[in-house]
Amino acid sequence: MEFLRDSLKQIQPLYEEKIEEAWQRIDNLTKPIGSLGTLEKIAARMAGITGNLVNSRLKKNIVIMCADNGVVEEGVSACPKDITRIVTENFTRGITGVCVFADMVQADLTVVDIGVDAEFNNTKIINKKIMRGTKNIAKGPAMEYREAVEAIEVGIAIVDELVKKGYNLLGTGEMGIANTTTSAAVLCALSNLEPDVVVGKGAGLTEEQYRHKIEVVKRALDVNKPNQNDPIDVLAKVGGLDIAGLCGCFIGAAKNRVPIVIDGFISSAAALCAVRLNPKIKDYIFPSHLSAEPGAIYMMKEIGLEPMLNLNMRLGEGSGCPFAFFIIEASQKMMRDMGSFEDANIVNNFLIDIREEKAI
Ligand SMILES: O=C(O)c1ccc[n+]([C@@H]2O[C@H](COP(=O)([O-])O)[C@@H](O)[C@H]2O)c1
Ligand SMILES: Cc1cc2nc[nH]c2cc1C
Repeated sequence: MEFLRDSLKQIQPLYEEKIEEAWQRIDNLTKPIGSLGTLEKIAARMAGITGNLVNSRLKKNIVIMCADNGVVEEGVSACPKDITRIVTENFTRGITGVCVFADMVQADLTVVDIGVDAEFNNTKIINKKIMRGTKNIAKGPAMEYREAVEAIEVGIAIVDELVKKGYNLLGTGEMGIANTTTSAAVLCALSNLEPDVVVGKGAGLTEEQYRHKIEVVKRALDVNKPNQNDPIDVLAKVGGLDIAGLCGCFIGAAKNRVPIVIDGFISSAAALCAVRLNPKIKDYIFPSHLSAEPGAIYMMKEIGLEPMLNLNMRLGEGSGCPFAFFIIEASQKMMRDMGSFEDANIVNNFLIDIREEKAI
């Protein structure tokens, strides 16, 4: 608990003066004011996070937290539980969705077993197992409060290590059958939203199975009565080890002043928990895409951020992060390589007028 508490305390606000400096540069580039839209906002925030107007060598890593979720026994997933173990192993073979997209942008992967109900004999999987899967949230708490703290601390420590190795742009991914159920429960617990609004079909369900999943989330909330004002209590009662571990990654990234990307519904549940633990963390987070899971939009609203893309993806694994990495790198290329008005020797009235308009 000490490590978590200290980490939360160390988080600082963004460098406001660097954001202002970045906007001066952005508004002086050879383009109409605001014409590079979201890229400009990303560039300004990157300056506020890192203290550099240009970050040209971004070393990228996606942390994938893998864990089983006891609620799978309620029949809330179309996939058998074994898929967690199989896909976790496949991350190390380069053949899953996230592997192939990460390769496109030279991002590395960190595969963490934080609670898979299996033993791995694979040096590429980091063993941080807290237990072999959580308990069934429809019957009682997923885990003890101290286990949730431990899982969060695993995430912080993993990020601390990655930062020491020079990684300065992080992504978040997960693998855990039934974790769209726990994520929906976490969202309901931390908001005033009802399960029938935020529960989706996850990896795929029939209408009947979907209605049953809504009932399971309602029961989980009813049985556990998570404390809306205590995100750790929420994680322990209706969350999972995967979500808790990722929550730690967001805390670790903010503590180390490193930008961190959200993938889908599950990693946004983790981000929401982190932001509730310390609202300053929000400024260090970039959501990549809007997951097709219906609760994803509510998750974004609760966090208060807008995703960059909508690709109707709902794979998880961190598979959306490489696309955001590309866009973040584009924002840095803009800062580094675009000419300013002075460089471009553009002195015609039209562009000068546009610049003056902004000042009005
Ligand atoms: O991140 C998302 O938006 C997302 C949406 C639907 C499914 N998933 C992935 O599918 C698994 C969870 O689906 P389910 O139906 O078993 O809850 C889990 O391993 C996630 O990585 C992920
Ligand atoms: C193959 C497969 C890969 C996944 N990755 C995340 N969830 C998944 C579910 C399945 C079934």
